[in-house]
Amino acid sequence: MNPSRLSRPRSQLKAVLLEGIHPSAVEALQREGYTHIVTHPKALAGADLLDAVADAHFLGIRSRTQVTGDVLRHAPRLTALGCFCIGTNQVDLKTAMRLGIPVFNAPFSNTRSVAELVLAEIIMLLRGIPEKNAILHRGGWMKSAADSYEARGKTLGIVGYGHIGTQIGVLAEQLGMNVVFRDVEARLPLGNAREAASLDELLEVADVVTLHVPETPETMNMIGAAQLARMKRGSHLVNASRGTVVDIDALAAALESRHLHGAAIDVFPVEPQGNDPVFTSALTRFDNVLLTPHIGGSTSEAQVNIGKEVAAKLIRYSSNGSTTSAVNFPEVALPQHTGRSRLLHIHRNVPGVLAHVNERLSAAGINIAAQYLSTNEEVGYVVIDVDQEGSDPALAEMCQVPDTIRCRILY
Ligand SMILES: NC(=O)c1ccc[n+]([C@@H]2O[C@H](COP(=O)([O-])OP(=O)(O)OC[C@H]3O[C@@H](n4cnc5c(N)ncnc54)[C@H](O)[C@@H]3O)[C@@H](O)[C@H]2O)c1
Ligand SMILES: O=C(O)CC[C@@H](O)C(=O)O
Repeated sequence: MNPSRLSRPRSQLKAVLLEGIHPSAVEALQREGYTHIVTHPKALAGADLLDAVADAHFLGIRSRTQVTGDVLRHAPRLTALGCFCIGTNQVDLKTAMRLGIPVFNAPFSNTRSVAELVLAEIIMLLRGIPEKNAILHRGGWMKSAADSYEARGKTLGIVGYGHIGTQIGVLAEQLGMNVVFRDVEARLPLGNAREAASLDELLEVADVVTLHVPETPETMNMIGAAQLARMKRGSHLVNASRGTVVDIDALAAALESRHLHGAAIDVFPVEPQGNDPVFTSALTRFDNVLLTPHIGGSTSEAQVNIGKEVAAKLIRYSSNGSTTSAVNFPEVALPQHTGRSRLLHIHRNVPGVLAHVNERLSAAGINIAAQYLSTNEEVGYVVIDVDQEGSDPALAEMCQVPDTIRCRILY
């Protein structure tokens, strides 16, 4: 059988869910007849990950599983990949697209959780609570108003004014803070927020700087020694975005010299794969640094919703073919195909493929009831509804078309 031809009843499709994805995802898949589900509480890597994906039709991950091109090439049956989180930097999205694998995520579901945590951290840092807490845990006592401030009237600098950054801005204004932000895109300032003219200007005026950018080549170490030096003496840094955004050694130096009075760090350049206590960081020696294990989005509310949301996207693609909101793939929103068979054809986007598909179907006497197409610069995705009796010959014809990446039938 042509390896690109992927068609099986739902109960035979295997879903592998890693990193303790919430059971709401399992329930959603089972309700729709996807009963072959394997779950793991941790991220997998190396040979374990290759084994896990070898016969998987769906893979679900969070932020720690690194789905490289090599991993994807070891997953010949992989139909779709779900990131049960916002970030998709852990996936080689381009290779996934070239292999015909749409990737879905949950772009909103945990944003409120992150915003609430950051708001709490801003107050804690301004009051010097991490340090006082640590001293009391060691049997000391530190009752002092020195370096302890109200949030009211202070300036919050938000780098990355997207879903999370904007919510934090709104919440911080309710505390009476002044909000300045910086983004690479034009963004509508909410409330009284003001766009800073440059990152440097934001760093120079903020009492607390909070980072909410994605991991990209441009955001790699975007806060290093030079940027920390620009920050006000006695100010604070919060990072709940990605660990690669901050140069940790430079941050440690800025804390050591007391140029920065504190920091709250939720994300790290290297994070443990599970809940084993193997965490090391240059920051663990500072009492005035709040360290959290990448739990900005880890609330019950967020995880339940993420489980349902991403599972629904995988199910919709698998059962209906829709790729709406895929992060790496041509998007097609499809109606029901009741009473008909639906054929999915993913191909390299070179001239003539669609014509070729149609010629083959026409020569085989197969009537096309409906056809949908979407392309990007590299990949084309065509969906064809045919009468049920013509579906198997139609699939056989489509799989023969040159430049086919994948073809599949939805019964
Ligand atoms: N700690 C956690 O548990 C947790 C939870 C959710 C998200 N996150 C991280 O937070 C990030 C932000 O989430 P979001 O929902 O707000 O994403 P978003 O896409 O809504 O917003 C990101 C913003 O950053 C801007 N941006 C990109 N590059 C930039 C740059 N170089 N300089 C300034 N701005 C830049 C974008 O234009 C966008 O407005 C995610 O990408 C994810 O990595 C972490
Ligand atoms: O749940 C996670 O592992 C990551 C959460 C967060 O970083 C995200 O990108 O949504």
